[in-house]
Amino acid sequence: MFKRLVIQLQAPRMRTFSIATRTKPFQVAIDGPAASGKSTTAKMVAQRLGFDYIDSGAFYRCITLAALSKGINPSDPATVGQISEIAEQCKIGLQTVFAKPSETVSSGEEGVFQKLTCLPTTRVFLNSKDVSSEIRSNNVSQHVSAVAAIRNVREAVLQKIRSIRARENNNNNNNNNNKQDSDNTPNLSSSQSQSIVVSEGLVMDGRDIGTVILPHADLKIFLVADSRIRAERRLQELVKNGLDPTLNKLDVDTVQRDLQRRDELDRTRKVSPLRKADDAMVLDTSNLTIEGQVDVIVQEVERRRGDNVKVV
Ligand SMILES: Nc1ncnc2c1ncn2[C@@H]1O[C@H](COP(=O)(O)OP(=O)(O)O)[C@@H](O)[C@H]1O
Ligand SMILES: Nc1ccn([C@@H]2O[C@H](COP(=O)(O)OP(=O)(O)O)[C@@H](O)[C@H]2O)c(=O)n1
Repeated sequence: MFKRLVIQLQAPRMRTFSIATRTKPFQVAIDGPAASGKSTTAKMVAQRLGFDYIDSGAFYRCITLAALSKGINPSDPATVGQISEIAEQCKIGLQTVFAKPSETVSSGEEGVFQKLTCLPTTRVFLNSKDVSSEIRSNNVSQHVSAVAAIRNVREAVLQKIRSIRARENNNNNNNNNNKQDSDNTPNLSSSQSQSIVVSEGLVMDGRDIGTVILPHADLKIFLVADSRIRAERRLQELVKNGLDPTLNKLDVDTVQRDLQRRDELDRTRKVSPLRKADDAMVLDTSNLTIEGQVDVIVQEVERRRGDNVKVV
């Protein structure tokens, strides 16, 4: 009788999985409009499965931040050349620090327990500086779609992502435990605790992952959510990160308009527009919990990987 060989790993983030015969890492592409939950979901899926994670939007945000810090107005078409040059020259590094998948802690009141999910965090480095918070500012969000519509910028980002992938493959081939996404990303010991020698897969999120960056991804997800709900979630996130909505004249209506304007620019641009890949699964997160949407994707990965595992 054949039986699937199951390995129990010690690391808490990886409970059980089957040995896959595939040599190519399993690729998950997550695309969708702004604030539909892509990066939160992608990071958690990567954490649950022990995959690498690349946030492609962070590259466009870094280039936008670099342009704005030089006093360049990305919405002025005359600045396309300057921005393209910045995109080619700047160094961008990502580092995702995975947390324990979940833990149960006492909420303080005796006998009352609360399940806390620790979210992985991605640190983003622009020319060696940690810009993780700055790139999420409303000012960067206002201009990022104009930057992302520039052909040369997209080409430069593609090259940067390719070199990260090449370095990761090299690291894996060398059995190097340090996950280092870019030359200028410092080594953080916390990342080592989550490393497995050879990564089994990759999760990437953005707008053109399933259509352009990973057209042969093993699983493509198109995340959507009602635009009002997306705006409420995004505003809540900005407030959590220290933004004062009154001072910044931001309310749900304004955030919703900004998200819709950005989606429209992303959908209608000539180069790599936001579009659902023909073979993508649509997942509406409006009425889901974060854990719920992560579960759906993890189960789908496991189902599809199940078809490719070696049965011994
Ligand atoms: N199902 C959900 N329920 C509640 N909040 C969610 C859900 N999915 C995502 N969020 C929150 O919505 C915000 C936007 O999600 P994010 O992952 O940044 O979206 P995107 O990467 O698509 O812009 C984040 O604060 C995230 O925690
Ligand atoms: N693969 C990608 C990822 C992001 N982008 C651009 O970068 C912007 C910011 O992406 P993001 O994923 O950080 O944005 P949010 O959805 O988190 O608000 C998007 O609005 C797009 O203009 C892109 O064009 N292609």
